[in-house]
Amino acid sequence: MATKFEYYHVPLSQPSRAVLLLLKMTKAPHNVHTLDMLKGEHKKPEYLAINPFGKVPLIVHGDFTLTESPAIAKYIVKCTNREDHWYPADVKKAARVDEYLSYQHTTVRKASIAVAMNFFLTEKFTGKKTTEEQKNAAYKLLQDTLEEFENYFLKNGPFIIGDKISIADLFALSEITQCEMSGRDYLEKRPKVKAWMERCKDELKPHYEEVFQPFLDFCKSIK
Ligand SMILES: N[C@@H](CCC(=O)N[C@@H](CS)C(=O)NCC(=O)O)C(=O)O
Repeated sequence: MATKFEYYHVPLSQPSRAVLLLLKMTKAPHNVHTLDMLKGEHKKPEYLAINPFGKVPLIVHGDFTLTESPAIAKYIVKCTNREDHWYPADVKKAARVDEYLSYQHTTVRKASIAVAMNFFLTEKFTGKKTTEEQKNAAYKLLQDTLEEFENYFLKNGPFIIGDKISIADLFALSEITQCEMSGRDYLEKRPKVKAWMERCKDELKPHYEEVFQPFLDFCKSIK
């Protein structure tokens, strides 16, 4: 029997949701270990013993432990060897995936973190209220980033690498959805991004709901 992936994640975490979706979509045999970040479970000694960074996601596969979500996602695809489109063997298509994954850390992810922190997490973790100016600055960063993302990454076709969904879409979808924490209609001026997100959700049925609903319910509860 194939060795199962032991997957450590937090439903509120963008890269955690992306990798969990991939595990489900590729039917990779796995066990899920859910940590409560708001209770600091990711900083407890038992977790630090397997991941000294104290971050999620993390995968343990037999005696092999791997951090960093893009590396984890590519490893899962290579191990499961199912449906080439997730991380294509074609060199140029794979480079397109890598291009987005490299791009997102200082752009889409930066903006989604700014929104999540300024609209909710800073106050939750530190008790300090954020100002309207801080919220508006994070929101503007998001809007500018979505415009750039749309102009460059959604120009090749229905999905980031063209005709087929890939891990690049999973990561982008998860980062952008984090902005539900704003409680604002953040896609109002970005119909192209909205349409692409709907296409992704269709492709990811029924696992999109399974993975994203707990997060979406949480966002509703903090409005
Ligand atoms: N570059 C890492 C980032 C992981 C990361 O920052 N995860 C966040 C949740 S989205 C986390 O665990 N934060 C807890 C902390 O930094 O203490 C990856 O892509 O896996």
